[in-house]
Amino acid sequence: MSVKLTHVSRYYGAQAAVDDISFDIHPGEVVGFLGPNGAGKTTTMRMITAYLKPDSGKIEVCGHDVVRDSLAVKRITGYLPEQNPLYPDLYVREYLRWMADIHHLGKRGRQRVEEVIGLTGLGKESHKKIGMLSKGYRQRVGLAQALLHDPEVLILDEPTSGLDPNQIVDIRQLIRELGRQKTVILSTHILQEVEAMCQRVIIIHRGKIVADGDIEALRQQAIAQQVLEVEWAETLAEDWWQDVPGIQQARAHTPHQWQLIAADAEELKKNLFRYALQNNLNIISLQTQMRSLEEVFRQLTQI
Ligand SMILES: Nc1ncnc2c1ncn2[C@@H]1O[C@H](COP(=O)(O)OP(=O)(O)OP(=O)(O)O)[C@@H](O)[C@H]1O
Repeated sequence: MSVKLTHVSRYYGAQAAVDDISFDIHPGEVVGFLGPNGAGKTTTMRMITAYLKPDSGKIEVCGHDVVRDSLAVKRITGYLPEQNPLYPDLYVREYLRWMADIHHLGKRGRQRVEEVIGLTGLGKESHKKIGMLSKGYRQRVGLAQALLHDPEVLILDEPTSGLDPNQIVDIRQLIRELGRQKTVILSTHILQEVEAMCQRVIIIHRGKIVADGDIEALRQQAIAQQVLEVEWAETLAEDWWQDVPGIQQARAHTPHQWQLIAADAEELKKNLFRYALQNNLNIISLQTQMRSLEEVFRQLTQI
């Protein structure tokens, strides 16, 4: 197992930023850690990279405990933090050589710096000061430093945030390539980001894991459920839908307009008309929609 979390929690005061989460990530997986703002993504990533201690539970990275063996964990993980702490007055090469020294790369350091400059497409900008670079190139410098010591596991916190669409395409491509050799966990609050780069998604909401699985399986699950939008002439009670067979979930847009989720929309339509007749109610409109992955994500992470 590359990364293993077992019942991990982390509190800030009374607030549980991460609340009893467990998951295993296998070598070579590229996993999207998806959740809205404040879900607990950064807190989790900082604990995996041994920069923050869990209050309870256990985290292992390639078999090393992040609390007892934090140095070993730092040696085998590369971390791109959300706020990439770069030094604007240093030249790109100078900064990377300095980081190589911190990683004790010794004589190998200079050659490795040139390798990561090539790998991250920094060649043309490598003679500049970091402060002169565009945000996209600064992000590449961050990635280059995360890769310097050739880590087995890469932890990337919102790697494309603030980049323009062209830069996003380039960085995504780079991460996909890195994912061929390394275990990658990347956080984002954008579903498309996960779809573009990952095979698996872990969705976190208010510190808890609300979904974990293969993207394709989640998509199939989304398609298997159908959504009906029904509008009634009358105002209905909050729990009216519990008397109608086949409704898995219901949500009121207004007391007249409801969104219903069912496995079999055609069967549910018949049941709805029967319910309307028996209760002397009138359906104004009824529409069926396929559920998208986006809707599944929104439903799982609604406040
Ligand atoms: N140092 C801190 N002190 C107090 N509360 C914190 C601290 N760091 C994070 N939190 C709180 O913990 C919760 C989880 O924050 P975290 O940064 O892990 O979320 P996130 O999913 O990374 O969010 P975002 O996508 O906005 O970066 C939030 O409610 C946040 O306000």
